[in-house]
Amino acid sequence: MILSDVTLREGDQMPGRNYSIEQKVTAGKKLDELGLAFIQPGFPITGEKDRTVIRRLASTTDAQIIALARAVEDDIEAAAVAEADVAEVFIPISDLQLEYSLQKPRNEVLRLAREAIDLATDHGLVPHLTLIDAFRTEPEHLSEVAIRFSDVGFVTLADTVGARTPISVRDLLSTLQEDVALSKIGVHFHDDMGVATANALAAHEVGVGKADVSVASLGERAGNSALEEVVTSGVVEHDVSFGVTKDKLIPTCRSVLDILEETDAAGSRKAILGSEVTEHESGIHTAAMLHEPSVFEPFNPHVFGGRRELLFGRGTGASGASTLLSRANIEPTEQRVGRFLELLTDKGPMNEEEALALARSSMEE
Ligand SMILES: CC(=O)SCCNC(=O)CCNC(=O)[C@H](O)C(C)(C)COP(=O)(O)OP(=O)(O)OC[C@H]1O[C@@H](n2cnc3c(N)ncnc32)[C@H](O)[C@@H]1OP(=O)(O)O
Ligand SMILES: O=C(O)CCC(=O)C(=O)O
Repeated sequence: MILSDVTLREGDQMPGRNYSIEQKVTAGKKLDELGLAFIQPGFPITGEKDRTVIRRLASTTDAQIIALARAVEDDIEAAAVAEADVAEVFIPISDLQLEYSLQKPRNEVLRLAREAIDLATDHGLVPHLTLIDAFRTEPEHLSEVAIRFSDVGFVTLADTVGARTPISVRDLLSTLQEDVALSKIGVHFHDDMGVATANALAAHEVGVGKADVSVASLGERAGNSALEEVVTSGVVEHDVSFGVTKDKLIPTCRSVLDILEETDAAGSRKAILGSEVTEHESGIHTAAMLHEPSVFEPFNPHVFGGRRELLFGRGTGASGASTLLSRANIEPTEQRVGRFLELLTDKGPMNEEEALALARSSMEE
């Protein structure tokens, strides 16, 4: 599975946002350093801003730059003017979407999609097709569309309202697999029920070719499958990073959030990116981790460009205190351990280096 990053288009769509050209271009170039296959920075028909962003990125990135487009001639023309590499044509596909979003029957929408895709091809753009609300659509309709549009790069199934969980994702994709090659199918999940990352991984496990992701889940409502979670879980569970350079993951995602002024999206507690999630203070944990960190962590944060911090203070126990004293070349007598624990409680929390310095300065007599 390869990844398409939608942070810049989905994030800019969130209420109250209006990222500048410079923010989108700078963040797009940062994302490109990760080795992503695709980056979708915008929707060119929405204005000169997104057209400029796409033009500037498409001429400089290794990633293929995707322009979002409705099945509308003007949208494809805008994608061509923006000099995108790929036109991602989206169409509603569920009964609900067809009735209330477009008020057109399915066959008419498929005809519009064909015209848009042919026009994109005529302009030298690689066409992709996204089916809006695909996960609330009868599988036979999805198979029919995937077969009819087997000439496009990817047909992406969107869980537009985040209404699915890994078991139903797997079920639908397994049904489709009887008719179409999943390697040409993409997935786009929303995180309304908190399982967008798990859904992307379930899709990978059954063999889909592409997943859309965004940094810290930035995107419409609860956002999308988180780039950093999909990559980290891929490495931990399956030993695959989906083409992403692992050791740049955490710093690059944090830097993209800084550029977009979205640092609250990661905050202190978010998986992978949160500033506190690789800090450990509980005495039972730190005592073991001083010898072997993997005892209380799922992965080494350094592998993804992050860092682990062991903290010592109120939660430290005799075992951890004793190890620290030994490391500071101080014999850990019962009396010294007791005294050191009191000092840690009083002065902590502090990191290992500070704890060793405290041990040396207070115990040497
Ligand atoms: C699922 C997603 O997230 S899709 C991305 C959503 N992003 C945005 O909406 C970005 C912000 N949107 C905008 O700036 C504007 O809505 C624009 C520029 C896209 C369109 O503006 P307008 O031309 O004024 O149209 P408006 O938004 O009122 O309505 C959308 C029109 O597109 C049509 N449309 C919607 N989706 C599609 C589609 N996939 N293919 C073809 N036509 C479509 C609608 O039927 C409607 O047509 P109508 O004008 O004949 O009624
Ligand atoms: O990336 C796309 O093609 C747009 C689809 C989308 O955002 C959605 O359905 O939620």
